[in-house]
Amino acid sequence: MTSYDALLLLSFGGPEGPEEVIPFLENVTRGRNIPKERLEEVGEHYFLFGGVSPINQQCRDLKAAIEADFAANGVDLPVYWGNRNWDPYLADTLRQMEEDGIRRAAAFVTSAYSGYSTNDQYLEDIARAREEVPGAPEIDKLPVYADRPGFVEPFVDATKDALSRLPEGARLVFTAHSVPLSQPNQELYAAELHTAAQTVARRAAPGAPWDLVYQSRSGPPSQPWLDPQITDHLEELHGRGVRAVAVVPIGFVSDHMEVRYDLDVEAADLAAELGLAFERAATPATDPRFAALPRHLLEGAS
Ligand SMILES: CC1=C(CCC(=O)O)c2cc3nc(cc4[nH]c(cc5[nH]c(cc1n2)c(C)c5CCC(=O)O)c(CCC(=O)O)c4C)C(CCC(=O)O)=C3C
Ligand SMILES: [Fe+2]
Repeated sequence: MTSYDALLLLSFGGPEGPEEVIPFLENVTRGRNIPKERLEEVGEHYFLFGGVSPINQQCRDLKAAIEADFAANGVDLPVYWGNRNWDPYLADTLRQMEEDGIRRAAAFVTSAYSGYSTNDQYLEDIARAREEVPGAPEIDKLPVYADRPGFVEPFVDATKDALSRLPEGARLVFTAHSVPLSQPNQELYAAELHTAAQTVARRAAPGAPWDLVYQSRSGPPSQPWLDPQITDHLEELHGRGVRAVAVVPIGFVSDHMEVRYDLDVEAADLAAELGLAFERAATPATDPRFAALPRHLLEGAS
């Protein structure tokens, strides 16, 4: 079926204990001009959850779901997992793959979109890690997948489900991680987000009004980032008489910290203060349709 001899699950990484939080944040923000106050604030989000980001366990679960999908469909490829910012670091994973005799692998990244943070930076991570590891396998990143049924369909169901928990006439609010306007390819990222949100909205609630907003902005206030931020937007909707929102984290594939804190704590608390009914739609996580995506993308790869 393919000329690859392994699949590499490539993700962001996160701390799994209080002592790992600061070193993790230093890894993420090295050379990126993030104010110290913002870092301290984000550190508190992690400490609120015992210093444990949910993202690594979500990757273990996704890896197991992909392995189950491969096994059920006769795909005989081992699955490896490596991260950009935390253990298991990508270079260590490549070292293991080299030892296991892997020569060429396809990478499935836990981000669906084009854009610098979501695609290009992962390509840089792959190139850098390969330079560190003599004899490292060749790695081809699989295509971005925000328009594929395996990504879209779980969001359609999750959006319907969130709406079913709200009064009639709730507004759909799609949200994604903000990035600086100066970032390469941010227009492409925003355009793909718009298309994905529109597809999900049309299928989950035909004719219903919807918005695409951003969250988790971290640069200095002087630097323009993709806007509006979800918190400002909820206030604005409330001011316009909206009384219920279904928030759909279309920019993410699992309920990691940006979802668990920035949406489930920060945005949900604000909505409660405003008296705005708030439901957050689930992310694809280990939905079998999402776990089948690497196999479907491999079928289209050489
Ligand atoms: C587009 C995008 C995604 C979505 C695509 C994808 O999923 O890859 C994403 C995901 C994530 N971002 C994450 C965590 C962080 N991102 C930060 C900082 C930044 N993110 C940015 C963008 C994105 N980030 C940017 C432009 C910055 C500024 C610094 C820089 O230019 O790089 C910081 C620094 C502190 C702060 O937030 O200020 C942290 C801690 C976690 C892990 C969560 C967990 O632990 O569960 C995940 C999945
Ligand atoms: Fe981030």
